[in-house]
Order: sequence, then C-alpha cells, then structure tokens
Amino acid sequence: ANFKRVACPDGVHTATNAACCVFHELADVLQTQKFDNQCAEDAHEALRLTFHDAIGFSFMAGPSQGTGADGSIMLFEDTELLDGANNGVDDAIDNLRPLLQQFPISAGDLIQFAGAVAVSNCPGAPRLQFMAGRPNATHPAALGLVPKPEDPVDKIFARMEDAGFSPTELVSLLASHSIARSDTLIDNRQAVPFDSTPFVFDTQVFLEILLKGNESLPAASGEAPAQVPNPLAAQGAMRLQSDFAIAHDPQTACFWQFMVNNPNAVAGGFHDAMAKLAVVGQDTSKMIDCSEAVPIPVPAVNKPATFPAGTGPELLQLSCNSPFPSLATDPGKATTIPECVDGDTNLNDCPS
Ligand code: HEM
Ligand SMILES: [Ca+2]
Ligand SMILES: [Ca+2]
Ligand SMILES: [Mn+2]
Repeated sequence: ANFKRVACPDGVHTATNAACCVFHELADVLQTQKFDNQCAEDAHEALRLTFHDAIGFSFMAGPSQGTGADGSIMLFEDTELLDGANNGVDDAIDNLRPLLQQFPISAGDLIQFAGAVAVSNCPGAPRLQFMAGRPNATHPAALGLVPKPEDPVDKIFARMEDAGFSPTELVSLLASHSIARSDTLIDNRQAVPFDSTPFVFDTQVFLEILLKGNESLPAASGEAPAQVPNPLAAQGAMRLQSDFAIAHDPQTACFWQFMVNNPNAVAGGFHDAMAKLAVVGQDTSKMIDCSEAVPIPVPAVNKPATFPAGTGPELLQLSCNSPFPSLATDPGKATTIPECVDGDTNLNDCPS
C-alpha cells in the first residue's frame, strides 16, 4: 500500500493524490458557506441535482442526447430547464454555480461532489464515493429524459434501464426521497415532505408509502391519487405517484418492502447506486478516486422504523407477501413533522 500523502497548496490539507486537494478545499467551503453542515433544504436540493444532471443520458439514442453526469444542467441551464421535470432545480444550480469561479473544476464534478458532501450531513446516510475528472458537457441533454412523477411506471423503468439502472437500483436510489420535500407540485405550498422525517436518512419513506391513504383528498399533478393517511396529511405530507407505483409494482414491491426497517440495505443500496449514478456517461478509467474528500457522515440516529403517531399496521397496503416486520407505533394522536432541520415547525423560522 502507498501511505504517502501529498501536502496540498492550501497548507491545510493532505491528499493521496494532488488532484484531490481541490476537493478537500471545496468540501470545507460547501459545508461552511452552502450547507451549514446541515441536512437541510440546500443539501436536499444538491442531492436532487445529481440525479437531474446524470439521467440526461441514453444508451439507445447515443451521446447526442446527453453525456450524463457532465454538468450540462448547469452549463446549459436555459435549455434543460425547459423540461418541466427539472422544475425547482434552479435553486441548487444558483447556489452552487459561483463555486465554478472559485475552484478550477468542471461543472459535472461540482454537482456530484456537492451531492456527496450534502448527503454526509444526513444522519443514517452512507459515505458516498466521489470520482473526479468529468469533462465539461459540450451540449445540453435532450428534453424528456428526466422521469416525472405522473409517468407510467413502465415508462420510468424503461427510462432508467436506458441509463443503466434496474428497477431495484431505482428503489435504492429512491432512499433519497427520505430527505425530500416538494416546492413545485402543490400550488402555494413549499417544502411538502415525502416522509415524516425529512431531515433524517432513514427507512421511513419506504414504510409510509405503504400506508393506505385518504382517497378522498384531491391530488395535485404527480401526487398519488391515494394520498397519505390523514395523520400525515394533517402535517402537510404528500407522496409522489411514481413512488407509490414503484412500491406496488410486481418488479419492485418485494424489494421495496425489504427496505422497511432495514437501514443497512437502504444505505448500502444507496451507496452503490449513487456510485453508478455519479459517473453515468463517464469514462471512469480516466477518473481519480477522491472519495477521501467526502466528509465522514454524521452518526445515525439508530431509531427503528415506526408507524407515525395516528397510523398503524392496520393501514398497511402490501403488494408483496413476504412477512412484514413488526414495528412499534409512535405514541400520541398525530405525528409532528418538523419544517426546519432544528426541529422548528414553522418554515419561516428555519435557519437560513
Ligand atoms: C422515478 C424517479 C424520480 C421521480 C419521478 C422524482 C420526482 C421528484 C419530484 C417531483 C420531486 C419534488 C421536486 C419539487 O417539487 O421541489 C423530487 C424531489 C427530490 N428528489 Fe426525486 N424523483 C425521482 C428520483 C430521484 C432520484 C434517483 C434521486 C437521487 C438523487 C432523487 C432525489 C430527490 C431529492 C433529494 C428531492 C428533494 C429535493 C428538495 O427537498 O428540495 N429523486 N423528486
Ligand atoms: Ca447532464
Ligand atoms: Ca426520512
Ligand atoms: Mn426544496
């Protein structure tokens, strides 16, 4: 083994490869100036951006349609944001773009590295791999390559397959929706959470999507017609139609169910699928492993999955007949979903 580390020009860091020095510096700047070391809104949006850049790739149509994790969504923002599936990713682009002036790196490297650093702030998340060396995109991705929540599930599976991902790898990637909130789908509402713990990378999203919803609530575009159960709806939660369909599709239902209360499978699957996502369309033989620059994640909360207060096993709607784990129910009449990472329940009071 080679234990020799090089001193970085900033006089602060050392690295196994001089090419990684810039990412050690960038990690510090991201954490102090962009994410505040938190698994909050800006971290969530940075993670989402990794997907929307990388998925602009098609084995069938070839590189003219996009070269994957190449920074195209930032470099050709005006074109790619014409695709409605990219609604809202401008926040992450605006937040990160100034760093291209500050660091000699490509847009693709910036996006994937920022996503990996962001995830390290989320309790329960794995430490993601980071490979450096994506060339800048020379053209935008074609419109229509990013899955939409209202797409039929077979169309979503086909789209993912065309970028190199199996249906179960997609399930692994959807652990991301455990730290996710929608700003665009419901009129006049922001930060509508997909699970009851939007600041914790846990298995709650896999459980909560299996709870029978209130079918009488009118659904927004892309929201599942069978919405979340009332105790979660009262807290303003929602579920994507695509997440609901994937949870119940014969190809994925058993794997989805297997994720419930299985944090190791969720974190391991997410780690591996994100490692693939981060290099879609890229020649990894020309890249340098700078994973060492990704911060070690904050410790997990280690709380088992629970039925949110006001729900329970009677609401389970299962499409796989493997045995379901026995889980406790949180005490109380209704759950409380924090709106800020510090636990505050008023979005206006969140630390900025
Ligand atoms: C079938 C595939 C997917 C669909 C249809 C989908 C759709 C969506 C939608 C509609 C939103 C809400 C955006 C908004 O209104 O602000 C969202 C949020 C999010 N998605 Fe996905 N998504 C998919 C896969 C993924 C994957 C693979 C990742 C992994 C990186 C991901 C990460 C996120 C994150 C982190 C958010 C939360 C952003 C925030 O809280 O601001 N999604 N997704
Ligand atoms: Ca791209
Ligand atoms: Ca969560
Ligand atoms: Mn958001």
